[in-house]
Amino acid sequence: MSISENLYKHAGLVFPAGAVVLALVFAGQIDPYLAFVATSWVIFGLLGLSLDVVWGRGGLLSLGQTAFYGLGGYFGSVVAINLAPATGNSLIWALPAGAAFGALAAAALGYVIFFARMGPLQSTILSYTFTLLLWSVTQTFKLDVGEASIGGDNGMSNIPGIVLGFGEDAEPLGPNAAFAAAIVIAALLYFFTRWLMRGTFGRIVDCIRIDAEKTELLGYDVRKYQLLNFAYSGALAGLAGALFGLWANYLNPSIFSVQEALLVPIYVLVGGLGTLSGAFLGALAIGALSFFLGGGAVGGQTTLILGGVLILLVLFLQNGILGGLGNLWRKSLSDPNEAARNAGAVKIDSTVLGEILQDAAKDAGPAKNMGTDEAFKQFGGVIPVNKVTQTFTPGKPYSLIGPNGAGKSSFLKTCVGMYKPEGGTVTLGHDDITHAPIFDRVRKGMGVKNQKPQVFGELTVADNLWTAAFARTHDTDKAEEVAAKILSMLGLEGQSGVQASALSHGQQQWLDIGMVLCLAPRVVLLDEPAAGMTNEETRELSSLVRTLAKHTTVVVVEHDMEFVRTLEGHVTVLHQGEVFAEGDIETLRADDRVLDIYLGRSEHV
Ligand SMILES: Nc1ncnc2c1ncn2[C@@H]1O[C@H](COP(=O)(O)OP(=O)(O)OP(=O)(O)O)[C@@H](O)[C@H]1O
Repeated sequence: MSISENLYKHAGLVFPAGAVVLALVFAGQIDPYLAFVATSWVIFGLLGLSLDVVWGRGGLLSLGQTAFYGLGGYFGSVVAINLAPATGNSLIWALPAGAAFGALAAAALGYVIFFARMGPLQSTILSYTFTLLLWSVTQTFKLDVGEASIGGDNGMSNIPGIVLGFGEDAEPLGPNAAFAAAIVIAALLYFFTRWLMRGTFGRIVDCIRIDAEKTELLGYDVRKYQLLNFAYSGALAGLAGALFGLWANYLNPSIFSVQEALLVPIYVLVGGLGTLSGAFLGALAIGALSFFLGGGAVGGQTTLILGGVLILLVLFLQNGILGGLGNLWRKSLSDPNEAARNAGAVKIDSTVLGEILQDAAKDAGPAKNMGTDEAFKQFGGVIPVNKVTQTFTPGKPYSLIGPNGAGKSSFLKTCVGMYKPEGGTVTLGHDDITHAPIFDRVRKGMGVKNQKPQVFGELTVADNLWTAAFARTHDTDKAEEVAAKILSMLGLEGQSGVQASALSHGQQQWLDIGMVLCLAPRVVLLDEPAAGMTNEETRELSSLVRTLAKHTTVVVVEHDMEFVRTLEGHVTVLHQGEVFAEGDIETLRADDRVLDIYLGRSEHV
């Protein structure tokens, strides 16, 4: 790896570290008033970071960050007013209290958003409403807590300054020292957040943003991760709010205002969505522009400047400053996706496949049966699954066929948990999974491949497989081992560092199948797996399915009759949501009743 490539890989560490050192040097030199104002830019950067965690990484545009910020500010300040006199130091009270309250508020709001499975727009609107609600309530909310007095629209004053020392003589820091302290606090939080987001937690959060359904189909409890990430972002915002309270010595309801709420996404967009450090750059850029061009007022961002910045952003810098620079830099580096062009058709290494299936049986136990008893699903007047009773066992593949709209996919989705049945039961092994969430079914041994390839396009091939393997093993090294084996089974070792989106459609299908195998599933459900595959790939797939069926239970929904014939398994014909006929494909093909439903005739039906 060249120096430039190495530097690019660690840019999020090296440049921010350099910027922190530089800022600390400046902090000692600059005019105290500028230091005082610049401290607020650092705090706004921290608030921007909290949004980038949940939006840039988690995929949810939250307009509730200022709500957590304000709540953290108020709560942290109340705690600091009452407890700081005992220690002198104000930070040790205000910051943890603000963070805890921010996290709690975000967890409460997140619970409603994620557990009600709200869509992105609904979630954004709800978070905005939450902020507005607080803005309105705090106008009249008055409460005395010990020495602290929350005074409605008069705000709350006598908040202690940023006091670093301890004891009775401890004094609030001067503007330059307070600026330096804010830089150190922000730097610590930035580097911790970066570490968190580059680790397993961040990987799963990224996967959820890219494809939440697929992430759950790997066995991850998506809502739990979304909630944790949101609560973490709330903690960051709450801590920033508490620091703001100490910096300003005063808080009022304007902290929850519409303008504040909309500024945060602008910081993130200007700096570069998803870059983490961009939030600080955005806050600095907007803050400095407003300060130097807008008359030097604290927080005096004029509408004109913001409007200008936004127009520039839309026209020239859609990825923000850091995103744009990153794209330019990447162009000068060797293309990591080059190897995708050299990849031929996937050819399964059957020896490695055999080993994988044996290992899976050792790790995950014997194959399981899957069954439905009178499963029933209805959409208004349409009944796509009408009291279907089926048992699937290992040994040979099961195929579900039937004309368009027969209910094949609906039946599969009912088994997977994507559709909740109104009647009947679904069992996996000895477990009744009728009402189990999807991730739980996967953990119990279900492996699902949907019709379209579902891979995490932004992640490399190796990382896609690792993420799937980690869902089962919960062990970094073991996951690497499993992923490497699947990679070699697929013959994609040369493409391990390639982004999955750069692979051809067929290769993505195989990668998806590889991810399912990483789960060591005891029951495999495949929805039209041969769709979009070449003849050669379809033959390869047929052989894989037959081998798989010797070790696990396999159910395939398929349109392609020729493919079904090559599977040499049991075939169920569905028609209007009901089991219409069963048997082997040759007998069914010769059955006039089956021909009639395919041809839309009623002669023998
Ligand atoms: N989410 C849904 N909401 C409303 N109706 C649905 C839903 N899913 C499926 N249906 C209806 O159920 C019926 C069966 O659809 P389904 O996709 O299960 O059939 P299929 O046999 O898989 O068809 P195809 O081969 O065309 O994919 C159709 O009439 C479809 O419109």
